[in-house]
Amino acid sequence: MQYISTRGAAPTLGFDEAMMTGLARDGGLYVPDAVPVMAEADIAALAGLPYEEIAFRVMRPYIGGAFKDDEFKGLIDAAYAGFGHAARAPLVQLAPNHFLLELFHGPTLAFKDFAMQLIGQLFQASLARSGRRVTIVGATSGDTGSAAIEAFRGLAGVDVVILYPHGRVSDVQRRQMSTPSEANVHAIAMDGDFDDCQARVKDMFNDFAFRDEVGLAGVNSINWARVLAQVVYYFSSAVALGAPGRAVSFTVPTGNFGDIFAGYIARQMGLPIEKLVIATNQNDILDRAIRSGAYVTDGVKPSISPSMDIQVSSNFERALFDAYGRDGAAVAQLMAELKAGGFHISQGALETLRATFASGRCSEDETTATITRTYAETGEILCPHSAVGVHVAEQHLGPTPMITLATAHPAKFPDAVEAAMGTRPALPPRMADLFDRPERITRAPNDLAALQTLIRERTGR
Ligand SMILES: Cc1ncc(COP(=O)(O)O)c(C=O)c1O
Ligand SMILES: N[C@@H](CCOP(=O)(O)O)C(=O)O
Repeated sequence: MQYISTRGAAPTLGFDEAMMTGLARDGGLYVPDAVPVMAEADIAALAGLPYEEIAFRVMRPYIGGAFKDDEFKGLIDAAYAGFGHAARAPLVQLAPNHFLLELFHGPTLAFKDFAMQLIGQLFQASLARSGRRVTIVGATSGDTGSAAIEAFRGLAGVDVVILYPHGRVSDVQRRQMSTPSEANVHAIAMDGDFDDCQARVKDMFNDFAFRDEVGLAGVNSINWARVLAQVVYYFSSAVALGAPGRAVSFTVPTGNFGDIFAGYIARQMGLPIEKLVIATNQNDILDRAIRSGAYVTDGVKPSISPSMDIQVSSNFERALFDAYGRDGAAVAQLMAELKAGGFHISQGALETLRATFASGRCSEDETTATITRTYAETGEILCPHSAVGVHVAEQHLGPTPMITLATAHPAKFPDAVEAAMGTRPALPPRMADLFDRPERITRAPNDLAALQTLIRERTGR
């Protein structure tokens, strides 16, 4: 399998190189040149298997010769060994036809751990082989950063620098990034919002001299390996509810479009997914785009689901690439228009997107009310992002079973949960001392040159 850029003008790469490269050199995102389709019998055979075995079977066709089968299996086992639930991604029933996929049993209590724990293993194996040293620079609205720092802390050959928007992540998220003491991890509180952080990371990738000088690598969902690892839980959950004999739909709390794009890949691979419902908070650019065709940014509004406070949704580019018939030049043109504020999706591309994706938006009050009501009716405590998903899913329930992704543990967002329920959810015992640990944070302006200087200083490169 080879990987091509969504902008059509970067070198084609194998899995290992695409993973280590992150953003393509033409500014695009890597995608497989062709998505492998799984036979119905092979999907049916996943039923009842351990999560790790499902992961191996689903991801194996994508990695080519990058890892031998036994090595790959070992890395998958190591990635999920630290999860706090034997099923890794358990399903809970909320209503007769509505299920919640709990993705928050990993070490940092968010769905990011599914991909980041695996990428940590894959990077380590790949770097040990090549003897290379890399500098991972990532942007976060809270969860990617903590998951990346947890996965890479103390690893040889890797420095990790995470930019997060100052004052716009929860205290738990910030402390997960700022309290690890290993010298190779660096949390940077940047002025601006998440879109600014993500834009500066992309600027660094597009500065080839800097990129090569520090050995830049990325673990945001610009990295194909991130998306790939997230495809697995679409299979594990759908099969648990009767796929391939029975179709399911998913509702996905969405910001950067990486998680729902993994669902799109699962659908392309043959998993019978009827609809993928994009659930946004008040930063509703994706909902507006699916409804009207206009993808126009209007500034990030801070919300009680801060990890989804995103307007420039990176992976939407991957969906547009397919919707425009894999025309890289057309995508490059749209992305140039986005820099100036937005673009209109062509009617043909919009219809293609709507054949797979539906969408909905959840206001701040609806988020709070959903946490309150879901707890009263089911006993399930939702984080505010998962509540956005549940609210939107409820507008799309029908005869097909709906699976809503619960993307974070409620204890990561205790203020929002307390406002809805009157009680603060407790952190798991292994994190009980999080608020006693000393923090290490660097403040930085939203300025490319200043950030690059800081990164050189911190990594000694
Ligand atoms: C808790 C939580 N929910 C949902 C999302 C949105 O996921 P995505 O950016 O993949 O759309 C994020 C951030 O990515 C998150 O951290
Ligand atoms: N919500 C994310 C934003 C970054 O998304 P990514 O999936 O592209 O890494 C976060 O928590 O940081």
